[in-house]
Amino acid sequence: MKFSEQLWNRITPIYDAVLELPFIKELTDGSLPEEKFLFYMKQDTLYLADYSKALSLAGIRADSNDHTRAFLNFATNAISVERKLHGQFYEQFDSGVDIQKSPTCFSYTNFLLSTANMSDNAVSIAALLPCFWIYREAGLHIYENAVPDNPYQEWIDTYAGEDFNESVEKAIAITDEIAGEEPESRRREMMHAFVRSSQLEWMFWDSAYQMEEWAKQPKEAIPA
Ligand SMILES: Cc1ncc(CO)c(N)n1
Ligand SMILES: Cc1ncsc1CCO
Repeated sequence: MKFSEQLWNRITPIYDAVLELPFIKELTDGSLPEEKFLFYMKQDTLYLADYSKALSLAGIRADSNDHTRAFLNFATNAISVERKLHGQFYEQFDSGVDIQKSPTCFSYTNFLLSTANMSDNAVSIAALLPCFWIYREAGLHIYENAVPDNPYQEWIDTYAGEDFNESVEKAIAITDEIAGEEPESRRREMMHAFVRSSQLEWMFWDSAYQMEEWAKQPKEAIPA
């Protein structure tokens, strides 16, 4: 069995739980409140900025030209998606980004950036993979079940589209290629990183639905 198949098998329960999230169900049937979607979009803008840096680092640290080109390409694509998709929704909802990372967004981006900086590059690539893979699977699932005239169709089409699919296939193929060159202990680390990011994907949507805030603290304890 391919290493990528082992990865996906391991997170099947997390993926199934993603499809049960109210955020995903209401995105699919179009009933998701705008304020929750907007909260998600703003957090995702902050997320994608760091995500593209983590992708770039994985590209710089890769040991073949082909992998470097692929990951730098993913990095610029992520910025393009952010510009195109998010810009449009902010205009539509008449708002901008004026907020801090939520606790979950903070956890996820810090995990990706610290892994990209401090872990073996194979582990970093495994940590980056759920962002591609879960979005493609969730995107296709939503696309197939979405109501007509869904207000979030643009978002759905992006992740269910062929351009995105090509990137996902490439990222999976690279992961299999490098996993094949690694010892078993490293593959275990890759698996752990993949599972952790998958959990954080679930949490990201859940936290958007909850419009998650930082725990209340005494005012004087919060830096200005
Ligand atoms: C949180 C998150 N994960 C993955 C993607 C897609 O790569 C995204 N836009 N946001
Ligand atoms: C992973 C990812 N997410 C949004 S764009 C992108 C890279 C696609 O090339």
